[in-house]
Amino acid sequence: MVKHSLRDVLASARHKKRPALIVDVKLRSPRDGELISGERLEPYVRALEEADVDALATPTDGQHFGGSLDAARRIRKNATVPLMRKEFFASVAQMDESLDTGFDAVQLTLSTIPDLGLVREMKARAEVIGLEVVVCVRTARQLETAIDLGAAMVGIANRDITALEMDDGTVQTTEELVSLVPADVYSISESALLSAADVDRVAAAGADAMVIGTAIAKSDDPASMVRALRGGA
Ligand SMILES: O=C(O)c1ccccc1NCC(=O)[C@H](O)[C@H](O)COP(=O)(O)O
Repeated sequence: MVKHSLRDVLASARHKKRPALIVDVKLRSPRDGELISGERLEPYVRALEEADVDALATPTDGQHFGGSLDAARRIRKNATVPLMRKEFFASVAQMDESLDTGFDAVQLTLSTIPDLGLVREMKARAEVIGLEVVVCVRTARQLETAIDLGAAMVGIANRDITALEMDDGTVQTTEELVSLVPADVYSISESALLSAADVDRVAAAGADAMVIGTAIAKSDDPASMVRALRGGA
């Protein structure tokens, strides 16, 4: 299998001084209900690819986000760009499961994995088997922890995942934290980006990438939105 590197995508975006666009293929959201129906999944992913999306992510949690490993395999089959798994990870074995499913990267979210020993073990296992790791943070303190863990890529969560995204997050969180990210670590602004103005704000703040799910899934023309957001930043 060809390995697609999310880190390479972020390095290239930094070089071009334009944040990479990672689309979160999120089948449902706790806030908005169904976003992508089962029959729309393949055409949706193909449209994103044709619009030159930089990378994809998908939550495999079924209970709140409507995801599954089966849906992830269908996404993998229809996409050549790097694919990152989001999940309420609870075991090291899920790293191997992620690789076997076809993921290139996993996101370890400090708010949902309070046991730092477990985060360390997951990160170590992921790296041994060739998965890339994004450590996702919500506060300056968590960012320090991510740096101590040796994270090469950090996600900055604009919304609180422990509130299942029911909070009114804004890109202000990214604006506050991104300048604290060391120069040799890549930063990704995640969630609550709704408009070109939000994209401009995270670009101006200096983020290397952004994750957008809901706004693109709800758009009448997701491919045009991807092109506009990539070109507009
Ligand atoms: O962040 C996580 O660790 C996570 C774990 C399990 C399910 C979902 C998770 N995150 C959700 C998201 O990251 C957002 O859906 C994504 O950033 C897109 O946000 P939005 O553009 O606001 O739909």
